[in-house]
Amino acid sequence: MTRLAVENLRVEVPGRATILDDVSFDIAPGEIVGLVGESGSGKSMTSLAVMGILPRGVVQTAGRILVDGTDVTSVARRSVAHRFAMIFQNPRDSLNPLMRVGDQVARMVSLHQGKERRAARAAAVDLLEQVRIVEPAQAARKYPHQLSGGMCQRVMIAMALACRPQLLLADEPTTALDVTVQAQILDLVVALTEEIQCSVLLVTHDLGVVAETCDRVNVLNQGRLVETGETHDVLSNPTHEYTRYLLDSARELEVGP
Ligand SMILES: Nc1ncnc2c1ncn2[C@@H]1O[C@H](COP(=O)(O)OP(=O)(O)OP(=O)(O)O)[C@@H](O)[C@H]1O
Repeated sequence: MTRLAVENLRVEVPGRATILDDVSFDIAPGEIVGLVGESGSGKSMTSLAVMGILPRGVVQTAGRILVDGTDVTSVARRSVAHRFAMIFQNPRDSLNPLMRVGDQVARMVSLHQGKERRAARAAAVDLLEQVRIVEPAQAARKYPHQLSGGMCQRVMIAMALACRPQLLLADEPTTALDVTVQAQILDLVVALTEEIQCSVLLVTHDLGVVAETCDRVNVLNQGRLVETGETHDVLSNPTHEYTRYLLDSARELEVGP
């Protein structure tokens, strides 16, 4: 199982802006770790830096990203990238609208497991079943627009599982979904983490999601980590004023104006 350590990560738009400054955290094997902060705090850039897929013009200028002790910023990313998979906020946008979802999962299976077409299709149906899609063979024949948002996210998770990841980077995976569907997808992520023994970095602005899901949490404010600890400790006894501000904002949202 994989241990991830991010050490003193600095990400910049050179000469123009510092996006992440001195960010350090780790994820132990099998752990679900949250990364929270307001919009623009640098959550997505952190996960993109870990994946080695920062946008053009955005550069990691300092720090190390260690996967089982090896600094992946200094070796070919390809040698470790296969251990990571990502899921995003808008699952339907991430799927090819013109391709049946079963074929999309099968393509990932062929790519990552080297299976030939027929075996990859059978494996794709098994993966759809693993993400608790009822009647997976029927679902496999559907196009993304024929499925709900929650179903599309299950398909995305099946595609992630096809990579047999040891670390799943989940960037706001439930933000676009209804509250009840959100809870189902979070339960699924927690269950799969145990089943396939992977670790998860869960990027979210939602402290409720963190409370439900994460073992530990890191709080990011304007590109700097301001607080880190066990989820229960951070949420029940925040030490940094920004964490208190996030908690107060979340409570206000719950109660309403
Ligand atoms: N392609 C880019 N080039 C330059 N700066 C960028 C780029 N994308 C994002 N940024 C900047 O990087 C900072 C961090 O953005 P990031 O997307 O990581 O925030 P976030 O916490 O994930 O926010 P959100 O929840 O809104 O996605 C922001 O100031 C943003 O404007």
